[in-house]
Amino acid sequence: MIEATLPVVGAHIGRISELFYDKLFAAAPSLRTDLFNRTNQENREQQKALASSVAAFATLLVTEDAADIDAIMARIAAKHASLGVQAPHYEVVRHQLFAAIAEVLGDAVTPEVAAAWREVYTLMANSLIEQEAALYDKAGVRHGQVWRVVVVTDVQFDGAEVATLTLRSLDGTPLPDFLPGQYISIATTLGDGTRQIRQYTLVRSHVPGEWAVTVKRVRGGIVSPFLAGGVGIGTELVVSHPFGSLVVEDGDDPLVLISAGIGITPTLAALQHLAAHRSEREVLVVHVDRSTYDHPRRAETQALVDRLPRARMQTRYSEFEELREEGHSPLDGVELPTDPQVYVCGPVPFMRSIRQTLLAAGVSPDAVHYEAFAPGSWLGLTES
Ligand SMILES: NC(=O)C1=CN([C@@H]2O[C@H](COP(=O)(O)OP(=O)(O)OC[C@H]3O[C@@H](n4cnc5c(N)ncnc54)[C@H](OP(=O)(O)O)[C@@H]3O)[C@@H](O)[C@H]2O)C=CC1
Repeated sequence: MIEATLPVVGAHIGRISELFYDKLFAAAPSLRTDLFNRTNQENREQQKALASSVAAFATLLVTEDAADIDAIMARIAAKHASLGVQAPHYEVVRHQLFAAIAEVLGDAVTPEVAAAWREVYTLMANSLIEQEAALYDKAGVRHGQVWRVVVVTDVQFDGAEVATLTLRSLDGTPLPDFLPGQYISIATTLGDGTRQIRQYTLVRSHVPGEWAVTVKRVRGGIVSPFLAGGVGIGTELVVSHPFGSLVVEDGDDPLVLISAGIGITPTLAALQHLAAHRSEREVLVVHVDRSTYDHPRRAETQALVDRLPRARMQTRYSEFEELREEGHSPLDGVELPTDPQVYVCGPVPFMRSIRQTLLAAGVSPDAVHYEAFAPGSWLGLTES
């Protein structure tokens, strides 16, 4: 039933998604302002993401490719946990999603079709609810109660676009530990009183028990210009507990950390972790940026690489060489270690092209890991 109706749902997914969000925000206006990213709503990314996640989940169910779906669901559950999503949210979404499907597809939605899609949604929602509950339990917080207030104790600027904020708990007690690759949500209240939430990779501060985030001003963005320019020492911020399923696993395999632009932050967190544990693992760092001037946290990254006995770093600057053109790759001339675990972070087209280059070089698809905060961008990564 799902297989038979996937094409018709797929063909109308754009309209279903738009109507769904209109209905959802009419029924629960606070969701628009408090939970969903306004920039992603305005550029329609959010609309595409949720409905296409349900369709992608259904596709994976009928094609029985469970490996991919587990990783995707773990990423979604972690992001939901960092937003404080709770079980009742899924009921609100279910109601409005099926109302939108019925309205767009009309008579095509027979009772049997509706029942089959309800089952898909239930499977997906139950799996996420269960994973999110486990994440809240592990974090030792009441379900959905992930927020705390922290104070900014230091601001370091890095070029014109990037700032590193150091964060401390209000009473000075140590903030929870985190794994390399995990992130926090930061909730900011805008001038009009609405709330916007974004995720930022956590890096270690030089003070134990404090956190740091390195934020790049996104042109036309709402939250990052404030964080990278409007925050000073003493500013209080509302932040979530750390979450994130894509962590650099400990082990002996050679590690390759590939980043572009502000995607350096998970690389930095991984190097900090390795240096703190005096790792003797073979590590290759490849970073791509426009120029040395644009390269964030350059000195710290190099210093960490220098502390690791078997680490090396290669940087590529697009100001000086063509890296994107057909037949070129940031990995040209880079000697990869044998059987590495590779972590890639940067703009989605960058991650997609790096992944293709790695697979062509014989790296196993299971060994290529990437995080993407933009809604639905996991799904696009495997397309081409
Ligand atoms: N954990 C996570 O998921 C994190 C994700 N990010 C993401 O990382 C991204 C970094 O953005 P930003 O700093 O603005 O990046 P930039 O647009 O500044 O790009 C950085 C560098 O990468 C090059 N580049 C970009 N795309 C490609 C490509 N397809 N092939 C080859 N080179 C490419 C650019 O070259 P050129 O000069 O040609 O543009 C530039 O030299 C953001 O999208 C952010 O969301 C960031 C932090 C954490």
